[in-house]
Amino acid sequence: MHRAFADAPNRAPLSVEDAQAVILESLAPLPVERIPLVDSDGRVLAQAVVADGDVPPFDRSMMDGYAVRAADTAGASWERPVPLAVIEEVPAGCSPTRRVGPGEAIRVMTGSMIPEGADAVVKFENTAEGYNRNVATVHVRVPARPGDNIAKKGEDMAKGSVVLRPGVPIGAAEAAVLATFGVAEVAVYRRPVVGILATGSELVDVHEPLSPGKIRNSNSYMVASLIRAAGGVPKLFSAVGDSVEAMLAAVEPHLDELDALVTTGGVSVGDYDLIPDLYERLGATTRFWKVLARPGQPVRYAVRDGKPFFGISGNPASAFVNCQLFVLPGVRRLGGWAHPLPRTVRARLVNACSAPPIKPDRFLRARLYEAEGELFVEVAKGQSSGMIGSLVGANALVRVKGGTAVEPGQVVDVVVCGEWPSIPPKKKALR
Ligand SMILES: Nc1nc2c(c(=O)[nH]1)N[C@H]1C(S)=C(S)[C@@H](COP(=O)(O)OP(=O)(O)OC[C@H]3O[C@@H](n4cnc5c(N)ncnc54)[C@H](O)[C@@H]3O)O[C@H]1N2
Ligand code: MOO
Ligand SMILES: [Mg+2]
Repeated sequence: MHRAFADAPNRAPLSVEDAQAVILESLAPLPVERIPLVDSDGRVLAQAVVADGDVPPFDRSMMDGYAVRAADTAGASWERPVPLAVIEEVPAGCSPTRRVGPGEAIRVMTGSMIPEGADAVVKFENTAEGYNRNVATVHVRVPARPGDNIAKKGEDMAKGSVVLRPGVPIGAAEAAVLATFGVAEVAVYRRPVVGILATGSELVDVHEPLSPGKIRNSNSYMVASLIRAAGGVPKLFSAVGDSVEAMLAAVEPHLDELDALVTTGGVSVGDYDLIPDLYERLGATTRFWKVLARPGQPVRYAVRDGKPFFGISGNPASAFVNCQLFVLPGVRRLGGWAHPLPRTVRARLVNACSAPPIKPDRFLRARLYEAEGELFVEVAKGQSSGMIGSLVGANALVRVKGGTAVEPGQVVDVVVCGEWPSIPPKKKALR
């Protein structure tokens, strides 16, 4: 039996969804570590945060002005301002010592505690004295309603409520919430260290000259970039030729340092496609080989002691698609992401893609953009699996269901691979 089939006899190719499910079910998030909040940007939160107090922690002023009893200001107008005695000034960060009684006001700043007795804040602009300091009497020119310009205690985040859940990448909002609740040390998942081994006797490294039959190893650098963007730590091995011994020598001594291994090339049925042998020698059990997706059909997935081995195609575009659909979800799962699968959107196809319907789903490199509030997607010209150039500018993959074709103007399923720009429509977009 051919080596590619030896450990995967009679296995039918999996659908993309089934293959993703196999990967996600076989993996668990890595252990948790604690790091300073300031270093946590982009890391994945491994703890829930329950508000241990109200935010804001006290009723506070939202304006610079006067804390008053709203009832006292009834009937106030620019012609007939209501005079109130100013009995205290409370800067932000200080506690009031007095209570606002009838006919009284306390000068407050934005962020100041609202003194007892007051139920509204009149901003300086609505007083006759404007911004003048040291006024003993303030003349209120606009009637206040109870609650005016006051942020109520707990109105933002109430004590006891769950304000953050684990599995989200920490960004600006999460950092603000963590800081608000005094989480100086944040529990995050350890970042997955992902070994990357390009295989192929035709490969030379980036600094090496080409000679007949050789090409430069581009996959390692492409995969490393994708891994990094998914929160992993890529560990690049030097590319090796199509020899199991050479592959073993490259990765076996480092397996303990790795949380995952990605190999590129050697997964099809060629005489020198030796990845099945490598995985077998490493003691990894194949979970699937081949998916109903092109490019990247012959992808192989194996697991050893809870560590995933992704045998992705050597063809650069196939490797890219294999990464988006399978490797990155696996890496995100290890990294603790609650939603590790790629984002999908629907967008209107603007151009024709000539490829005939085939049995597997096709994933066409494409450029997703927004114009006039709608998403559009333009399929790249070169769709051959071996192409690199058409990856440039591709921030999405148009998914064409097996056995079907798509027409320009149709709304299609799109796998998002990166940010998309907003482009003002220069030419009339297709509808
Ligand atoms: N008889 C068959 N042949 C092939 C089949 C098939 O079903 N029957 N499937 C084709 C498909 S589809 C794909 S995809 C490829 C998969 O190839 P491998 O994963 O075995 O990869 P290689 O054979 O090692 O290389 C393929 C291609 O990619 C180039 N390559 C490899 N590594 C790199 C790298 N690190 N950087 C840049 N380019 C790389 C390599 O030179 C080859 O041109 O198999 C088809 N064949
Ligand atoms: O699956 Mo291969 O990547 O179609 O060319
Ligand atoms: Mg091959």
